[in-house]
Amino acid sequence: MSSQTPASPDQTSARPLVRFSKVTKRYGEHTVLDDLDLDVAAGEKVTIIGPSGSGKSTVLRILMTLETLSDGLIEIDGEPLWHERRTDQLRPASEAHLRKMRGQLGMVFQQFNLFPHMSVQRNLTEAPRQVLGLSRKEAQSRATELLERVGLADHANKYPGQLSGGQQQRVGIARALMMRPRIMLFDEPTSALDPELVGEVLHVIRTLADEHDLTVLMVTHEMSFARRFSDRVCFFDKGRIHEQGTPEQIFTDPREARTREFLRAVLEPDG
Ligand SMILES: Nc1ncnc2c1ncn2[C@@H]1O[C@H](COP(=O)(O)OP(=O)(O)OP(=O)(O)O)[C@@H](O)[C@H]1O
Repeated sequence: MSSQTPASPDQTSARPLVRFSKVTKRYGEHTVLDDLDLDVAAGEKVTIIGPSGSGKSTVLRILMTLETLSDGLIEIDGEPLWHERRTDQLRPASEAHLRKMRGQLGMVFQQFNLFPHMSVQRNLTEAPRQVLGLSRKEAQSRATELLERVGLADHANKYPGQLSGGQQQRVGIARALMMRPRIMLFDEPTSALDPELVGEVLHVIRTLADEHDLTVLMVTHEMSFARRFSDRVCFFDKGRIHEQGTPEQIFTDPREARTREFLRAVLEPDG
């Protein structure tokens, strides 16, 4: 039987929502992701930690289709992301396929990436109107609801430059959720923020992830948040998962020397 055989109902329920199979990413001679296998179950919250340059952001960027992969396969709910199945063969995906698959994903960036010349409201409504074809009324009602959820109902008519970094990031989160993604990717969402603004953003992420039953992949340097928020922590090193486990296991009983070394350096930077 080929791998095209439809899955049985049992297999379907056990199927990961996101699957990386032997994914490699190279920039010239530099291998950034090295034969990476990673499964994320529906509803699971996974954080990726690890040293600078270990390939953490690249995982998110490839998933969001912002970077291509060099080798391997990524599937979202069993459907190839970067490929299309045609007559039992995998072919490189068309732009239409990528657009369709991308609709299942939302991403929040370190630098917010809001449109500075658009009001908060318009930052939220623009993509759903253009991409999903929502009417002005539908988009505005969705925006009002989400701005309420992130505590910014009174700021709809302001411009990003009039908001604090924490508020801008909360707009960034609301904007990503406007598209009703199943999977949310957070790339160091608090690292550009002043320390006193980090808490409000993490609180919003946590609340909305629960409320929307999101599947979350997050790259973060906030170890205490990773510990409280995640179902699983993956420690990356040299483009691979060097160790993974529950937050409890990774933070209190890491098995690998490299993980212990990394955690010691980030948790006790002066020690
Ligand atoms: N467009 C690019 N061209 C060449 N090399 C790149 C490119 N993007 C990333 N890299 C390299 O790939 C490696 C992994 O980058 P990535 O951003 O995934 O690391 P990271 O683990 O997220 O690091 P950090 O914690 O510093 O953000 C780095 O060495 C980086 O320099």
